Amino acid sequence: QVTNGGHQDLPFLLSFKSSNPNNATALETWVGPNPCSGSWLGVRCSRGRVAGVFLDDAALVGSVAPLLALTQIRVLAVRNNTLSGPLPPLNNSTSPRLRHLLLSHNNRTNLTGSLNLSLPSLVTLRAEHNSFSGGLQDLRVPMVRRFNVSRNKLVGEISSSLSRFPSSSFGGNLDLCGKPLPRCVHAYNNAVQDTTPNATTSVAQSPSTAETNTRFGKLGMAALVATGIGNTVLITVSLAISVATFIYIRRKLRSPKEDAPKSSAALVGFEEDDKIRNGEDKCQKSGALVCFEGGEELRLESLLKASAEVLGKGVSGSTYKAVLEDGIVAAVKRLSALQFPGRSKAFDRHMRLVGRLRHRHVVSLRGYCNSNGERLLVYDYLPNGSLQSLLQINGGGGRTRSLDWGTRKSILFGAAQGLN
Ligand SMILES: Nc1ncnc2c1ncn2[C@@H]1O[C@H](COP(=O)(O)OP(=O)(O)OP(=O)(O)O)[C@@H](O)[C@H]1O
Repeated sequence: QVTNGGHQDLPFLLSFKSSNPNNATALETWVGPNPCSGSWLGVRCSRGRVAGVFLDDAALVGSVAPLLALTQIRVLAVRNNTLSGPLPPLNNSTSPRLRHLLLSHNNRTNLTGSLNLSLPSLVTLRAEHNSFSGGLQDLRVPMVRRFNVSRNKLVGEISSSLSRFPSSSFGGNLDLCGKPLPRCVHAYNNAVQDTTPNATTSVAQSPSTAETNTRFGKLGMAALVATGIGNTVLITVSLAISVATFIYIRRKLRSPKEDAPKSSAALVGFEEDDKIRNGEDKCQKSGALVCFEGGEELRLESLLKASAEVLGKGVSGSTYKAVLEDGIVAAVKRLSALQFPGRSKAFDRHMRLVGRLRHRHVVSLRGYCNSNGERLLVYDYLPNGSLQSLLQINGGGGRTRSLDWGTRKSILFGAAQGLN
């Protein structure tokens, strides 16, 4: 693809590089006429054209738009940077091969504008923690399987094609509504607005209303009062019967197994149980890996094939950062067989409880594997390092020294504020 006029993708990559005035370290290798030479960090090519740009956590600034002008791109992963500006409208003619678009957590500067994507073959859209605005009506991604637009400034009704995703894919927006979030109220308001004038008109237009009122004699009033009392009694009795039936059915349905881990189950109140159960059911079918909400696409084979780097080691096992083929990054904890011998069912039971736990301050368990003595827990990967590494600085020679109390206090205070 290097023609007399140069490589076709070069202008877009250089334009992106030039929008990073401080020359982010990640882009230092972006030199020379051929981005497919193998030396450009984060750039992957197929048949001489740029097919992937993998620049998560690369301290990038500037606009993402030039990267979306790469016509043969399949994967764009630019999470956890400080990119800004709007996304250009994307469709089959601008981006015919785009399958995975990972833009989440550019939240210090924010990606903005509307999500105007009409991409029939897009499989992954991760756009959470940005400032995308407007409605979702221009988002047409029928094949998308991994989807998250939470914590943006989106408004309006969620289309039926997207309502199959859990509420966590949409939460934290300005004003989104409709399944799986609470119902939109505008339909009701409109109905009220529509009907109120009619109702008023119909009363005003009825010439016989006043006449009818005067016709009510004492007998009529007594009959009205009696009907009112009768209705009240009837409603009260029906309510009492309904409540009693509900309590009875609930007691009947509750199995002893569900009663046992009551304290843990109480923790699960963050999400509607039904949705989570549905998610689990979907996940059960994915082979040896049991997955939970948000981990539906995880496959043991692709996890085992993923490139892995050790993050650290604890008492119960080691944790790895795994980068899957499609650019998805996960933290995988491999439990030591010594620490967790036997008792497979108890382990499964425990994992199912932890897997239902969803809270913005708790890292989500997306899936686990418990077969052939191998126990793997798959979590979201959190890119910002540990609190310990924030509180310590490298003193050279591999030694670290603690920061002074003032700096520690401001870091801890910042972290605590983040928890509010
Ligand atoms: N989801 C994650 N994302 C990013 N880093 C993680 C994640 N989970 C763990 N780590 C990092 O991996 C390292 C080891 O984590 P791990 O959970 O194994 O430690 P631990 O809590 O001491 O383990 P244990 O409970 O077995 O004693 C830590 O430095 C931690 O910062």
